[in-house]
Amino acid sequence: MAEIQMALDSLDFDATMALAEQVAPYVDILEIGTPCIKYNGLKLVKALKAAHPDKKILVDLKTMDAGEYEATPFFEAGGDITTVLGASDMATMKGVIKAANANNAEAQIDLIGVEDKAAVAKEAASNGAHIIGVHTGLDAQAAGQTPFEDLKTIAGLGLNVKVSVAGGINKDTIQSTVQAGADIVVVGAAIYGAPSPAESAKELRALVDAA
Ligand SMILES: O=C([C@H](O)CO)[C@H](O)[C@H](O)COP(=O)(O)O
Repeated sequence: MAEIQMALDSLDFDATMALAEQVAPYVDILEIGTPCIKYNGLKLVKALKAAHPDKKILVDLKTMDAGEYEATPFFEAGGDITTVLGASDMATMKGVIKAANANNAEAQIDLIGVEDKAAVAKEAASNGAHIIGVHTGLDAQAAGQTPFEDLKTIAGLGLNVKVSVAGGINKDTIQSTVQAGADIVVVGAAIYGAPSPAESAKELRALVDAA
């Protein structure tokens, strides 16, 4: 069964906590988005984990250097997954993987902006990465890009890792994304931009469970 990850991309601490409360019944993973974690830091990780101990917390650090050093405090604060850029040195990715393993947690390699995504995914997987993230970022989405071709490539490799997909996924694309091999579907704007985020999350849950 695929997991749903809700991307919390507001900068506001209280709004983030309130949105998490609304969507939590319908999602598996609460993601603290990159702008949000830079703005709010460890305090938000601790608060979100305390409020939702039954949910996985993904901290979207997009680490680029000093992997073990940067990721460790976020795992210790309650993060279950942190992200590290596939564009970083393999030593950086290995550092995050090491920190994750030391904390019974997971490291996600984010392929955003990576030229040879298959090569990085294969090398990261062989070095113990837990999750490979296919990701069309907000700026690339604004330029018309989607993650679906990259998903085919990465899912087709048959690596022994979970595949996560992010980039404008909504109710029209979530089922085909799961059917194409996503283990984790990330949804941000389609939930937080909806008139009722809870209703949107509920609808997406039903679509994923029926896929
Ligand atoms: O990771 C994200 C982005 O890079 C900002 O941190 C988004 O949370 C991710 O793309 C999911 O959001 P949507 O694309 O709006 O579904």
